[in-house]
Amino acid sequence: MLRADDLRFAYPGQRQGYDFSFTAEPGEITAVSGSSGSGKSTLLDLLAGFARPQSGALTLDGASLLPLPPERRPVSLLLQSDNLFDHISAAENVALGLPSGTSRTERDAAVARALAEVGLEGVGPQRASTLSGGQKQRVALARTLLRSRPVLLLDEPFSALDDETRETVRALIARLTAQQGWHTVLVSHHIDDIAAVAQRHYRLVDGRLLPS
Ligand SMILES: Nc1ncnc2c1ncn2[C@@H]1O[C@H](COP(=O)(O)OP(=O)(O)OP(=O)(O)O)[C@@H](O)[C@H]1O
Repeated sequence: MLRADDLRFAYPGQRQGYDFSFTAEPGEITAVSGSSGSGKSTLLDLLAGFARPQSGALTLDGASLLPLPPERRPVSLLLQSDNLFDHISAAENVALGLPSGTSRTERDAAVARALAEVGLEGVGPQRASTLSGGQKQRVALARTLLRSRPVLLLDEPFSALDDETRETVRALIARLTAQQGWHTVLVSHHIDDIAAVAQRHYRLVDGRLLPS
């Protein structure tokens, strides 16, 4: 279980800071909604280690994540867009999820498997800049699969997608979360997306997470 207990944070000069407490179970999507400026991205920054809380606890299966710098946290982050390096191929982007010592044969097989898992067989050689928005999100998810980190943070991951693609990517995230046992935290202000995929929903109001 991913768990935050009174994780407190305030930007310099900010009058009312944040005090976050929540739990996220493995294999489930935990959604956080809130109005613009309510602090959703700040919450993700704290979970990913880009921001340091002033006090409180953040644990995964009982082990504290707070001492870990961002690159050592068991966390992957998927943003609304710009998740890929545009000048290299889809396959090369996916391969970035593998440890650096991986042999070429192993790498090619793992990348092909991951691309097949997200429904993008054959797309590997294409330059990332030529892919559609939905394909880019799926390539980023294929890379996440190879990184196999238990916490997946999603910051408005569907916002740049049309309705049909949105449903495809939503369903894919739901399936992979259940299959991989990820603790997926979905930040969104689209109630439709939350209703479609989330098992748990918190509203971020006045710096706190309220179960919904
Ligand atoms: N580095 C910073 N320094 C000071 N204040 C900041 C900083 N980053 C964000 N803020 C402020 O903190 C508040 C929360 O910002 P945050 O980006 O977390 O909100 P959000 O809910 O993600 O908003 P949106 O839905 O518009 O992306 C806002 O008032 C914002 O102006």
